Amino acid sequence: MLESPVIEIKNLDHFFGKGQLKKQVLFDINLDIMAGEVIILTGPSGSGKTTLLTLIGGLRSVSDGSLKLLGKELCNASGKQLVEARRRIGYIFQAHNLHKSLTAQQNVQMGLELHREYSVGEMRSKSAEMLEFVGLGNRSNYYPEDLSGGQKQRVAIARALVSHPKIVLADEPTAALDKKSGRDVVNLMQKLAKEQGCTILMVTHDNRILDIADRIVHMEDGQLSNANLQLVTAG
Ligand SMILES: Nc1ncnc2c1ncn2[C@@H]1O[C@H](COP(=O)(O)OP(=O)(O)OP(=O)(O)O)[C@@H](O)[C@H]1O
Repeated sequence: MLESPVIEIKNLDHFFGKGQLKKQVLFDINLDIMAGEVIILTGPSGSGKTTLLTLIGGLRSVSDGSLKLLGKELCNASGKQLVEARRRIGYIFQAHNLHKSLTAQQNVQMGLELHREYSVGEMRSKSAEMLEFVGLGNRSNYYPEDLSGGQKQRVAIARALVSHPKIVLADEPTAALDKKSGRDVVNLMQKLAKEQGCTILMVTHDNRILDIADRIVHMEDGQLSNANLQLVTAG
């Protein structure tokens, strides 16, 4: 039996603004992403990559076309349905958005607080375990300002993955990192994706990390180019 895609996009358009100022930024996007795939989304600045990522992430409303996330339609979804969708996704952003007043472990724990099924004790042990997994077990009580850029990004990864989401969306996760830290961070993301069977969709301008992708999708002027059909061998 064929698996159905975890992300299924058909004829998706997106517009910003209203009336005279209305401007189309995404044009007829069609894309299927399967479970466990690591996809890199590239393209020039302003081509629409972040807009597409935020639509997939339920951070922006979809109004034209179809976008199904784990089988659920997001086009014209209610606020409640979007919140529900967000619970199933881990987000990693360039600026890592860690809370300065919380320790590394407390930051990771934030990734579980939307999931009401866990007790405080369980949240603590799961976040400690995930920090250990990203190699920061000995930094759990450090505050972000006492961690390096790469360490902060690893805390952000631990936070995104602690709830074992089926989908992880990452926007320029290596932009603020030097070559070695950037490489460590993407290797870690790839390893966790394969071990946890989650799908990763990553926007990046960083050509040094393209090799971790199972597939590279290119966007230009709000359109996906045909090159996205080509499979790239990881390695
Ligand atoms: N909130 C907004 N309101 C109006 N226009 C927007 C908004 N956000 C983005 N845009 C426009 O939509 C287009 C696509 O922007 P987007 O941020 O998705 O591009 P990008 O490919 O992610 O760029 P970059 O690589 O520079 O981050 C651009 O023309 C941008 O100016």
